[in-house]
Amino acid sequence: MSPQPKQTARSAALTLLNEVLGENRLMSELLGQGVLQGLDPADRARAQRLALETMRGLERADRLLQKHLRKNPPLSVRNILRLATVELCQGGDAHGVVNEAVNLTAQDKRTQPMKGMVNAVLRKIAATGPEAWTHLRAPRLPKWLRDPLVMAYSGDVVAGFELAHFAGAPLDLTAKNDATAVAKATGGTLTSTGSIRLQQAGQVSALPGFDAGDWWVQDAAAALPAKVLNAQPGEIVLDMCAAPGGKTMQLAATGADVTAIDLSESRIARVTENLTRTGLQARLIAGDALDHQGRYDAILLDAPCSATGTIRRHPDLPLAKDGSDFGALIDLQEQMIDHALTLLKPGGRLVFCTCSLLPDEGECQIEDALARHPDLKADRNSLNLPGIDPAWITEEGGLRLRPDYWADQGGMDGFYMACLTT
Ligand SMILES: C[S@@+](CC[C@H](N)C(=O)[O-])C[C@H]1O[C@@H](n2cnc3c(N)ncnc32)[C@H](O)[C@@H]1O
Repeated sequence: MSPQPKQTARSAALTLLNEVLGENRLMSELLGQGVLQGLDPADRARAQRLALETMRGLERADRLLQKHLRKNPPLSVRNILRLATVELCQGGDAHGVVNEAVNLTAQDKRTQPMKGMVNAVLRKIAATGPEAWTHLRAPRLPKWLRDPLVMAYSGDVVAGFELAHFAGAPLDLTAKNDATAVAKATGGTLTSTGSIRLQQAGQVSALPGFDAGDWWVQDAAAALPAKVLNAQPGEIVLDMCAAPGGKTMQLAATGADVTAIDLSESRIARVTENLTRTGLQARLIAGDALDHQGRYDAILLDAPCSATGTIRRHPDLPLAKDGSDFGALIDLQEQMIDHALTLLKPGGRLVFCTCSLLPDEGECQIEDALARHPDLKADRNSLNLPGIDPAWITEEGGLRLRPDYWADQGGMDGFYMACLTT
């Protein structure tokens, strides 16, 4: 048997692309299964970056490539060409990029005969691609997702989402105590909502204050639901879908008595790690939130959802998914809201939130919950927080956040949240 070629950042990026685009796998699953384990940390980060950039620029790469291809090559060769095209158009060294693309093509007996074609096409891309790239539109979302979003927001707004998706995301941190001190230590800036934003992050665990647990990574939009819940010291609080624990840590940092549940045992282990690093405390339960019993002053329900608000950081999502599992998630969200309401003490409050852009997982869930439970109210005052533009507050009394907001500062995740009171 001939020896396996050594894994490189580019070959690993190609594996990620083949799995996402060929097998509809999500990057998070692949990384969780240790697909990049054979690489050193720097190459692992590079492989991820190359794969993510290629997925962000996929439509542009295909447009450039189609001019030079007489027929469509098999997916793995198409992905080699896409990976190299994006790298070339983003300033990669032409010699190195083309050579490695040719080597990757030659490594598989089935694609080996196409190495001459790969070489010829990429030389043309190297010559004209970088200039042409800058004139192409921001890649569009696939039709299954674009159509409902255009219906909900308009074509112009969705074009703004697509620009934000293409731009990617900065790194946002939430401070355990003192956001100003964390901003100073890490060289970040404070957002108007109190998160710390770093435009160029590098290795997260190497940033000042990581080992001391002074902060955790959390998008500025994702930091708002816990602020809306506004847990108080000593209050009995439930985090119903907790892992990996960003919001659990926010709740625990208030001095509330926090119970955190998640269905996934492996994901609960990540909550444990995060609490240990930050020196915060919560009671952790691995189990189904729908079976949980108890009485709480306040509940945070960060429900499982389509995650369509996180495409800036997860460009694989629209490529791997087709929306067929969203209906089941919407049903589960409704069941979870109704169950959460049974766990509230009289006068208690429930914050429902999803990192979704789809109104079915946000505005509509709250409208329906208010119709099912006539005593329930949406508490608009809870949304009166620093940095919240009143225009973001919706008719039914929730907060709609979109990736095109803060466009000049690096955007924010798409999110929806509302605080219900009994
Ligand atoms: C949006 S994520 C939560 C993110 C988390 N709140 C944070 O801020 O880090 C949704 C979570 O719901 C969990 N989940 C899904 N179904 C569940 C159920 N029936 N009971 C409890 N957790 C569930 C998933 O495992 C996933 O970790």
